[in-house]
Amino acid sequence: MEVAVRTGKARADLVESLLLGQGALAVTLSDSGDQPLLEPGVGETPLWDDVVMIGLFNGDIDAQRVRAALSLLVDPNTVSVREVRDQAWERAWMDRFKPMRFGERLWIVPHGMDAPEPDADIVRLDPGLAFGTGTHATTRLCLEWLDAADVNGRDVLDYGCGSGVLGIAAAIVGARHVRCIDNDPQAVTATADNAERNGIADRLDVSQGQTPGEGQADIVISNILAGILQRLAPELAASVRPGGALVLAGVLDDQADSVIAAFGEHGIDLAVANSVDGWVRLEGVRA
Ligand SMILES: C[S@@+](CC[C@H](N)C(=O)[O-])C[C@H]1O[C@@H](n2cnc3c(N)ncnc32)[C@H](O)[C@@H]1O
Repeated sequence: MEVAVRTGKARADLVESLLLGQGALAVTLSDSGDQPLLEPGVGETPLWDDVVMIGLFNGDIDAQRVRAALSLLVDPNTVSVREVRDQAWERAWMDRFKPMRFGERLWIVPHGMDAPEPDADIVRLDPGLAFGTGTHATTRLCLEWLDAADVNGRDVLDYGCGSGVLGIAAAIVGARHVRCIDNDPQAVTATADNAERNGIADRLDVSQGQTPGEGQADIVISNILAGILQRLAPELAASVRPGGALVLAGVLDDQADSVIAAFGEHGIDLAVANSVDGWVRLEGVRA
């Protein structure tokens, strides 16, 4: 049985505890489709005010009892209960996660699935804990750039690597060496695992960090949020070798001008090169 509760973000923890207390085997939080808000003082981190908490229970629960318990916390009209078919959940994502193509030749293909074309550039990736399976518009914008660009023999920095998808793709399309950095330890582990599984670990270094650090690359690619990119503009711009390329994503249409202005002050004239679902890709060359 699935019990879904639409509630405010502030109540999410309480609802989660209550669902677990009632015997939920798992609780998931997802956005309920309202508009992201900007949290004052935390840059441009989008937060959703309304969320949906979903508790999954064994089929034999007493739904009335769970509803009654929830009514202490939330309006009973926001609670819905439905039966869900039993299935092999750990395999279920595979039905939805199909090979995806980016540009001409670059593909993301889950492990165990056949290569879509004999001469495709294939990144093998499964959904995991870190961001970056190719399904998000911002990742797509970067992967399409990597497919079209001349990456052969270049040094690449993937800043905010998540699953490592961009850095691994860069290695697969011919980068000489890739440096991946993320501030989330889970992303560092995921990137190392994914690099190993794609057979390119000898050309990719991954580390945990809050800034790009020392060193320069021919190509710097970074898919983070606009506020963070702006804040890191001096360090990110400095990490691009003169004549090298900077590619940024994670920026919404109406944020592009301020990101462009921030990097302009550090010697890189960025321009909007493409957009998908309101997200833009910014590209520029360091003078
Ligand atoms: C939107 S995800 C992008 C993941 C992947 N590169 C992609 O394109 O799908 C952004 C990543 O940046 C990381 N991140 C956010 N702020 C960061 C910072 N200040 N320094 C390093 N990494 C950061 C997050 O942990 C997350 O993994």
